[in-house]
Amino acid sequence: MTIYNIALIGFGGVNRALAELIATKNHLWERDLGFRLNIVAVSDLHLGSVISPNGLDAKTLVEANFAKGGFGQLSGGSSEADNETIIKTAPADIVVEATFTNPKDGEPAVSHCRWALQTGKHVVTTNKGPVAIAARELKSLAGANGVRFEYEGSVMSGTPVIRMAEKTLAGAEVTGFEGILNGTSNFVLGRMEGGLDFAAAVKEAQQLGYAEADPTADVEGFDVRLKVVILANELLGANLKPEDVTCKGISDLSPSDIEAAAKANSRWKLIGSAVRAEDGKVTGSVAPKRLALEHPLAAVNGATNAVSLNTELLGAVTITGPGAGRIETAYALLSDIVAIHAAGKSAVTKEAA
Ligand SMILES: NC(=O)c1ccc[n+]([C@@H]2O[C@H](COP(=O)([O-])OP(=O)(O)OC[C@H]3O[C@@H](n4cnc5c(N)ncnc54)[C@H](O)[C@@H]3O)[C@@H](O)[C@H]2O)c1
Ligand SMILES: N[C@@H](CCO)C(=O)O
Repeated sequence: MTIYNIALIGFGGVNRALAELIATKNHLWERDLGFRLNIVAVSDLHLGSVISPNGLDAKTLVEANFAKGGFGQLSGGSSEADNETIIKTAPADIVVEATFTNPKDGEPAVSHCRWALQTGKHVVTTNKGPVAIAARELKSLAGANGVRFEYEGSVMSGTPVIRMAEKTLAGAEVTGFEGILNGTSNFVLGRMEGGLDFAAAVKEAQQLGYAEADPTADVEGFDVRLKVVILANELLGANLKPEDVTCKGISDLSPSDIEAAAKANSRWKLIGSAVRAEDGKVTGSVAPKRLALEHPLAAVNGATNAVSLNTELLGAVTITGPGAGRIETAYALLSDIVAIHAAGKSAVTKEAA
């Protein structure tokens, strides 16, 4: 049985949910997946940082109601978030990056990932910044250091779109995609259809843990733009940057726009899409679209996401599932660790053969 020591960078909704899963499910993972997880360090902007080589009790971490700088009270703790020291020196096999997504340059998360990979630690992340902005560099750094950079939760939370497209649809030749890729804006549009005003709907999405720290990223389309870049670069072989993707959000949609759509048997949805042209050029866009009720994406409600992948050999293949949520996104981190574990096992098998 394998024990993976993990360092959590950011201890907000998602990493706290991962700690919750560790507290309740480690024994099942040990039995069913062949490993258990041991938290050896945590660093959070608000709470400070702590290293404990023998491991921190996940249940205590989740249940203790730490105040600002509260990790300073723990043995091996400090009231400051010293991410660089934690990432470089904690005895971790895997660094779990779940700090705020910075849609402009991906920092400081890009540096967090770099420090981890450079010091021979795997990285799993739900943070869209480093993946959209620096995936090529980080994947090559991971390869050079014999570790992995995994980021399933950066698109569609725990719903396995990236791995599904790359592994299960290998050879089907994806030529484009369109989808609902932001849980918050989809939730907000649905609540507005029910008569709630925009600001109140955004507040609900924040309370439910769907929204970004700054929900402007959700409602202005910037979050979807990062996801379009990630999927286009990953599945269509593009090399897009966020500024290459045209972007318009939902904040200009008024209650009368929503009402007019309903009267015409249609609904507004924020659609992210990309397509590869015959000459190989990939273009991407984010924009609200009025979809007829019969459109497959029109029935996708709440924080659910869906993406239709257009493939040469199968036609459209649509994947739908949770697009946001704390536990749902923590599951994505687990799925990344399962992938790391499986790759480690196949490396060992190859060596033995
Ligand atoms: N919540 C979701 O549904 C969801 C889904 C997919 C992806 N994500 C992404 O996962 C990441 C985490 O999401 P969340 O919901 O946990 O966010 P959150 O705002 O609840 O938590 C982020 C935590 O990171 C900490 N933090 C911020 N900057 C830091 C820094 N420089 N150093 C150390 N700590 C720092 C904050 O103090 C906070 O506790 C974000 O990048 C988000 O975009 C979230
Ligand atoms: N804020 C994002 C989280 C998932 O990336 C959303 O609402 O979709």
